[in-house]
Amino acid sequence: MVIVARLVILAFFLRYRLLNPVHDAFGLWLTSVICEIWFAFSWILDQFPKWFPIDRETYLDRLSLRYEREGEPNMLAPVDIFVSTVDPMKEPPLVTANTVLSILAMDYPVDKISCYISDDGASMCTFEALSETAEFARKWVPFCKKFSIEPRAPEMYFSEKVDYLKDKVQPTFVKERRAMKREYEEFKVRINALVAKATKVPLGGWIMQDGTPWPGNNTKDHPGMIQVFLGLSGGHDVEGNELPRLVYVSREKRPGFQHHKKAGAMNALVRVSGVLTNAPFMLNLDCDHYLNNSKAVREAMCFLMDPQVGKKVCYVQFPQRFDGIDRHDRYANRNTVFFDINMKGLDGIQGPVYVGTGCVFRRQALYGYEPPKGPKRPKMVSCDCCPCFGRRKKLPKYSKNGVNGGANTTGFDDDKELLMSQMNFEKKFGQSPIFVTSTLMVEGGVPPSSSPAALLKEAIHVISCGYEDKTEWGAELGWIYGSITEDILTGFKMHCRGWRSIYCMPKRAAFKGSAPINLSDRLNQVLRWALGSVEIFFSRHSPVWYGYKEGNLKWLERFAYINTTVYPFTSLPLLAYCTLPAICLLTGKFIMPEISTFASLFFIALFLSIFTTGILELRWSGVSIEEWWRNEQFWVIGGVSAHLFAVVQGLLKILAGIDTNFTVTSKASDDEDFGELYAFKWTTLLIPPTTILVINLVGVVAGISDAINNGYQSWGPLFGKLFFAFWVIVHLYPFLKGLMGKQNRTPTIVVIWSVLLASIFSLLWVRIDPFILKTKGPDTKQCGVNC
Ligand SMILES: O=c1ccn([C@@H]2O[C@H](COP(=O)(O)OP(=O)(O)O[C@H]3O[C@H](CO)[C@@H](O)[C@H](O)[C@H]3O)[C@@H](O)[C@H]2O)c(=O)[nH]1
Ligand SMILES: [Mn+2]
Repeated sequence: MVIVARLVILAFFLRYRLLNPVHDAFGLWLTSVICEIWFAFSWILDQFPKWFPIDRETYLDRLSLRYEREGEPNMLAPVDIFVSTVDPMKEPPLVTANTVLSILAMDYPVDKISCYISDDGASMCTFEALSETAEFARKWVPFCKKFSIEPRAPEMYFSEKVDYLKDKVQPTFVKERRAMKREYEEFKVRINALVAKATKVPLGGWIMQDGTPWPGNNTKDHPGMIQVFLGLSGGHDVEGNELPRLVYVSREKRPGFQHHKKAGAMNALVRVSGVLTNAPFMLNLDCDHYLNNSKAVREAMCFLMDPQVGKKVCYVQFPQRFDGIDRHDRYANRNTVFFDINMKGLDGIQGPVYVGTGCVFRRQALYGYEPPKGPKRPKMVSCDCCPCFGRRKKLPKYSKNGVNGGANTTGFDDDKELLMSQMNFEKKFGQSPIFVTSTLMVEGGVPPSSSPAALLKEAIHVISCGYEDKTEWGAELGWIYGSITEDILTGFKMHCRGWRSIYCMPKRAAFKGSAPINLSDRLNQVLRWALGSVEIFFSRHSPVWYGYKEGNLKWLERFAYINTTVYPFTSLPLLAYCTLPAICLLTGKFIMPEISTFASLFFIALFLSIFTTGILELRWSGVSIEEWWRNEQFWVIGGVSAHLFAVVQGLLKILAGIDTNFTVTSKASDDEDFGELYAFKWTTLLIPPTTILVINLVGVVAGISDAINNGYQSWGPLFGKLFFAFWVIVHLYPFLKGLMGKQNRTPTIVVIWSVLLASIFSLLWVRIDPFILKTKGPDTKQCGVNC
C-alpha cells in the first residue's frame, strides 16, 4: 500500500514539476525535471520486484531422514564443486588452499563430492600449492570431522577469537588443536615459500619436481592440463578414511582463440566434470569464497532434492558474505541492501539472480533444457483468473531434443533415429561421444564400462581450445558468453526457459569471501560490474527485448533484470543532478519556482512516502539504517564515477569494437589490518566525483558570501540551494575520506585536475552570469528600496 501511495504521490509531484517551469532558468529546470523522471522510472524498476519478499527455512534433519536411512545406502545426490582462480599474485594460493580445504572437509558423504580447480593462469605455483594442500588435507579433514569445528578453512578457524573450549567435551581436543595449529603454520610456511619462489621466473621457464618442464610456461599458449589428487585412487586420510576427489584443471590456451574469461573456464569444468564424475549438481565458488558452514550443500539439497518443487529449481543461490571489511563498511562492500532486500524480493517472484559464486546448480538446467512440465496445479483463487494479468497460454515447446529433465531419457525407436539424434547432440554439445552420453545420464555417474585412463584422455579433449567451435556452448549452454558479468546472463537464460531459482540464507553464513576494501579497487570492481551490465543491455540477450516468445519469464522478474542492466545509465542524470546545486549557488538561480504552501505539500508527501517505504523495507529485511545509508552514499559515488565510465566504455565497445577486459580483484591474503583500506591507487575514476565535490564546496562558499553581502532577506532562497548542495556533499563524504587516505594527504594529481576542472566550470558560470553584479548594477530594476 505504501508503494502504491508513493507511486501516486510521485505522479502528482512530477505533474507539478512539469506544469511549473522556471522562466528565468529554463535550462536548469528542464534538466532537473528530466533527471527526476528518470529517477522515478528507475525507482519503479527497483521497487516493484520487492513486492513479495520471502524468508525460507530448511530442515536438515528431515533431509537426512529421507535420504540417509540407517542400513541403506546413502541417497544424497553427488555434487561437483568448481573453484576458479586465475592469477596467483592477486589471488594468493593460500586463499585458494583455504577454500579447497573447507570444501574437502565439508559435511557430506565423501564419495559424493569432487572438487575441481580451474587455473586460468596455468601457474605452476598454483599447481604445487594444490599438491601441498592435498597432502595437508589428509590431516585437516579428519580433525575437522572429529571435533565438528566451524569454519573448516584453517586460516579463519585459527584466527577466530572465541573460546574454543566451550561445548567441546573430548579431552584430547586441546592437545590435538595445538598440534594441528602447528601443522598449519608449517603448511603456511611451505605455501609462502612456493609463492616467494614464483616471483622470479627462471630463465628456461619452470621445471617440475620430476625434472620435466612445466607445460604452462607460456600462459597464453599451452596445452590443457589435468591432475587428479586424492579420491579413490589417490589414497586416504591419516585415519584411513576416503577423501573427496580433488582435480586440477588448466584448460588449453592458444593465441587466436577467444577464451571467454571466467565463463569459458567454468564451461571447461562443466565438461571435465561431466566426463570424470558427472554429478547431477554443481557448486560454483570463487577462489576466495570458502565454506563457512560445513552443511551448506545439505541446505541446498533441501530444495534441489525436494520431491515436489525440486525438479523445477535450476539453482540455489546463497548470499555473498564477507570477512575483513572495516567496521563501518565505508564503501558498502557488504551490499546488504542487495543481498537482504532485493534478492529476498526476487525469491518471491521467480527466484534470485545468480551472482557468480556460492550457487548450487542443477546440471540439466545448465545444459539448456527446460524444466519438466509437471501436472498442472488446480487453479485456485489467484491472479491466474484475472483476464488481464493471467498468464498467457504457453506455446508448445520444441521437444525434439528428447530429454526434458527426467521421464524420457532414452526412448529412441530405431537406430536411424538414434543416429540422427546423436548428430544433433554433437552439434549442440561438441564432438565428444563420452561427454554427450554423460549429458543423457540425468541421475549422474559415468558409464560403468569406461576405464579411468580413457576418461582422462577424453577430459583433456573436452578442454581443448577448438572444442566449443560450432557448438552451443556459451550461447545456449553452460555459462553464457558476451558479458564480463557472465553470472547475470547465465541466470537470466534459465529464468527465460521457465526455471525458478531459490534463495537460501542459513543462520550461519554458508560461504564467505573477501572484498576489495580500498577505494580504487572497489571502484574498479563496480566499474566491471556496470560495464558487464551495459554489455548485456546492448546484446541480443538484453532483458528489454529477449525472451518474450516463450513467455516463461515473469514480468516482475523481467523488471528486475532490466534494472540490473540499465542502472549504469542512471549515472548520466545523477551527474547532472549533482552539478545542479553548484550551478544554482553560483548563478543564484534555482531549479524550482518559488513554491506556494499548497505545492509544498507535494514535497512533504513525497518525502514522507520515501521515508515510509525505506523504514518498512528496513524493518522486514533486518538491514540496519547505517548499512542502508552507506548503500545510498555508494550509489552516488559509484554512479558519478564507475557507472559513468562503464556507459562510455560500453558505448565504445558497441561503436568501435574495443574489447573489455576482466580486471581481477586482488584478494588480501592476511593480517594486514586494513592497511588496504587506506592504500591509495591513482585511477581516472576519481576525477568526476572529486570535481563534483570541489564545485559544490565552491558553490557553498560563494553562496554564503553572496548572502552575507546581500543581507538578511537573501538567506531564505539560499536555504534550499544549500540543502541541495549538502545533499551532494554528504553522499560523497566516504569518497572524500578515501581520497584523504590515512595521512590526510591527497595525491597532487587529483587535486590539480579537480581544481582545474572546478575553476574552469566556476569561471565559466561567473562570466556568463556574474552574481556579484546583481547587487550594484545600475540597470537592475529591483534595487531601489533595499540597495
Ligand atoms: O579470466 C578469468 C577471470 C576471472 N576468473 C575468476 O573469476 C572469479 C571472480 O573474479 P573477482 O575478481 O573475484 O571478481 P568479483 O568482482 O569479486 O566477483 C563477482 O563478480 C564476477 C562478475 O564480474 C563474478 O564472476 C564473481 O563470481 C563474483 O563473485 C575469480 O575466482 C577469478 O579467479 C577466471 O577464472 N578467469
Ligand atoms: Mn571476488
